[in-house]
Amino acid sequence: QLAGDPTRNNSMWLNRTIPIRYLRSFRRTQNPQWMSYTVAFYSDSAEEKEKVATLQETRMRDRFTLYARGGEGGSGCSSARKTRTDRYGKPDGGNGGRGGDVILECTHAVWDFSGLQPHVKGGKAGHGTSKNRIGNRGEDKVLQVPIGTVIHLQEGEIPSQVQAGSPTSLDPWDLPGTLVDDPASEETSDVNQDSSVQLEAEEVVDTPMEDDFEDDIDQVKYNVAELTEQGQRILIARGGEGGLGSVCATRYLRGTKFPKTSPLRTMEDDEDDDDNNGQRSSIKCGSLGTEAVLILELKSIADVGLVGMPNAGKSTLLGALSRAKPRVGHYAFTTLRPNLGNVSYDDFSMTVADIPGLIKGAHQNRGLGHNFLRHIERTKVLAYVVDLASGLDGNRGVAPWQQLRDLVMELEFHEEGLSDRSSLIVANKIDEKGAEERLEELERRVKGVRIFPVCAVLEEGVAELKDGLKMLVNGGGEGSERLKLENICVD
Ligand SMILES: Nc1nc2c(ncn2[C@@H]2O[C@H](COP(=O)(O)OP(=O)(O)OP(=O)(O)O)[C@@H](O)[C@H]2O)c(=O)[nH]1
Repeated sequence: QLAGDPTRNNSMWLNRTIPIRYLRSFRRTQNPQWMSYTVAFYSDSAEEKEKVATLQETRMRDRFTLYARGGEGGSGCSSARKTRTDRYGKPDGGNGGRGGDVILECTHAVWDFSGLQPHVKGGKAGHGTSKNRIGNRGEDKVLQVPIGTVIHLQEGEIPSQVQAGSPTSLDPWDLPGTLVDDPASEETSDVNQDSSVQLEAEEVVDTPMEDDFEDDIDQVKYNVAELTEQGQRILIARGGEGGLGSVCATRYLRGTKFPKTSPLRTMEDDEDDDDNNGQRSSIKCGSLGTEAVLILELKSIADVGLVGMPNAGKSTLLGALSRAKPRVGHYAFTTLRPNLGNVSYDDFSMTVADIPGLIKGAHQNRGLGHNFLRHIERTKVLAYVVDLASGLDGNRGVAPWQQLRDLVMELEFHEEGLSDRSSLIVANKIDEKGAEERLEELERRVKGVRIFPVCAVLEEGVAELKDGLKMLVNGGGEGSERLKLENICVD
């Protein structure tokens, strides 16, 4: 990589110690490009470090591909308990344990998917042992995902909801070390096991056909499940069943045939016995866990979404409305991930999401692109934050009405109808020179929604804004307060 394209992978070398031998070889090349690059490695100015740290710290993983596989089931044990009077002995091999599951758990404790590993496998189960002891159950892998996680299925089974279980509610089959003294009393569980084996056999036949079918249509199943509440759990890959130990295998294979010594035994019974030997070894092995490839997507759940151009003051406003402390900066794109804040009233509270700045052309992947807009798909109310001082007296940017038009268009480009929800306008930076006149003009040019003049830094007008938001979140002004393109006059 050092000898490769110097414009690539440079950030990974910043703040790293580079072995001196590499530097010597650089110098030997006498190539001015490499030499200058060497200097860049050692530029450890505070500003440079800060910039890198900020970007790394705030990068959000809100889309993630996860390969999950249940743990393998343990093998059953073939053993026989011999006594002085019984030289052949009675079978006493226990079943293998069940493999561990892979489970997704929804929690407030994580923001995004950056803590996840792309490949996750449930724990392998223990093998059965003599004295009819069942192998240990494989360890479940519980992955924490943020609230608002949507699951798309690329391959495998649709996830199923799981209850937070206690060890006492486990199936006796799963309990390690269970010793069945009287095999006859286990008749019922034996029947269950038989049916599970049959299911496995069916799966083996069915799976390739299903896969072929999936390949043919090459489809991702969208929105197969959602995790929206704290503690909600979903099983995404099931651990494999344990193999049968000699106790159960013998009973499973024992048909209605006559014993070897019986005069009524036929040739077919002998052939069946040969088949049984092959079957015995296959049912002894634990089965593999199920596999699934999922695409996880985060859609934050908030009552209000703050949308606006970069530098409009969204993060400052979120800080003024709630106790959230988002990063605020005088440069565009300070916010690189949606921030959530909780706005409290005496009798009510609501969540507000600060969506990273949108720019005109975001749908063509300009700026931060459109990715973050999915975080407002579930918001009830939109608060358009505009900078009144933008474009005034040589300030950079465009007029507030033009900002609004661009914002609505970008929302619609992302998803048709996304802007069609209760809305209000926050006219921020009212303290700036010339902002009052701008506000009057804004009120003349934009109709249909209420405009709240605010100075977010001084928290002026924030109380009125809070009341306005509360009313919309509670369903007030439904149907009328929507920002529509035809109600914005830009000429
Ligand atoms: N004069 C004035 N400046 C403000 C006001 N609100 C925010 N600012 C300033 O505007 C700049 C941008 O504020 P942010 O809150 O980071 O803006 P943002 O919309 O979150 O910006 P992005 O992260 O780029 O999306 C900062 O320098 C703030 O101090 C205000 O009411 N009046």
